[in-house]
Amino acid sequence: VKVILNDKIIDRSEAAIDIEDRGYQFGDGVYEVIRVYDGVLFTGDEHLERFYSSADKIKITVPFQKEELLELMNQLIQVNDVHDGSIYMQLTRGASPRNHVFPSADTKPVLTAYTKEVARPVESLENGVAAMVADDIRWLRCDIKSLNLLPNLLAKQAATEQGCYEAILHRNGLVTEGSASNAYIVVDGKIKTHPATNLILNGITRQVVARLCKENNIPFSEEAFTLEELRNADEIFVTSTTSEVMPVVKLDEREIGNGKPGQVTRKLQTLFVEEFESAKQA
Ligand SMILES: Cc1ncc(COP(=O)(O)O)c(CN[C@@H]2CONC2=O)c1O
Repeated sequence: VKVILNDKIIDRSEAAIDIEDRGYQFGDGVYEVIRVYDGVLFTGDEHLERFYSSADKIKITVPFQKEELLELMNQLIQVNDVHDGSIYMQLTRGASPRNHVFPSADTKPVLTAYTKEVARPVESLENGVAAMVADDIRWLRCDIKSLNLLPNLLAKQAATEQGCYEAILHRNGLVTEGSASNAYIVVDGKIKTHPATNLILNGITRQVVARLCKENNIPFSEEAFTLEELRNADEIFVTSTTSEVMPVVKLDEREIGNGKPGQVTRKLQTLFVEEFESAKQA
């Protein structure tokens, strides 16, 4: 299996990272997870756009043009013969003697990427999943897709220990997002989700869903909702690159709606599949 290390595609076994790489020591870096359907990157441009934006926000200059990165990723997908899967890509500020202060300007950021074959979570998409609520204890720049994922891991671990698929986070009584997903409620056919502020990651899947709602006249408002509204919603769903449009049918052990995926969520699932099917043809 091959991986990307900087501008090279090499064997996974040859990939070596310095023990003073700032990504390793400080989480000083940014990342993206991009879906591959039928060997084709889905929303690759949008993910790359956010990758550059995240790097820019923490003052790392990406030492590649977008076209170069797209080319490298497509080569990696090809050489690893990825069918339905994902590509993980990250960029750190590079290796330098440990110091909180940024390294010298000639320190090269370190890019790594690797692919994996990941089947679509069809059973969960069909039946829906359970979620729990948890405090959003993260910092105030959740809009940056950084490597600092400790609070996300702790929430996801707690959810898993409760037999849940996701932890839906809240801050000051308002639902922000999932530990690794965006979160939505449906009430009387209308969708609500937290606005794309510094308190959430503006998910690419969230942006696709917003566009699909607009194109199909499904009421979609970027409006924060309370825990109360979450608990009493007709439908709840979460979205992410790897979860797609994931129905949440149980919240903290209580059934949502009739305990089955709701019709708005179902409609969005259908539209989302049509979207990536047609993107494959493009
Ligand atoms: C905190 C958080 N919010 C929202 C999302 C959804 O964003 P996308 O729609 O762009 O995927 C993610 C994705 N997390 C990635 C997706 O899969 N695994 C991850 O770590 C995330 O980590």
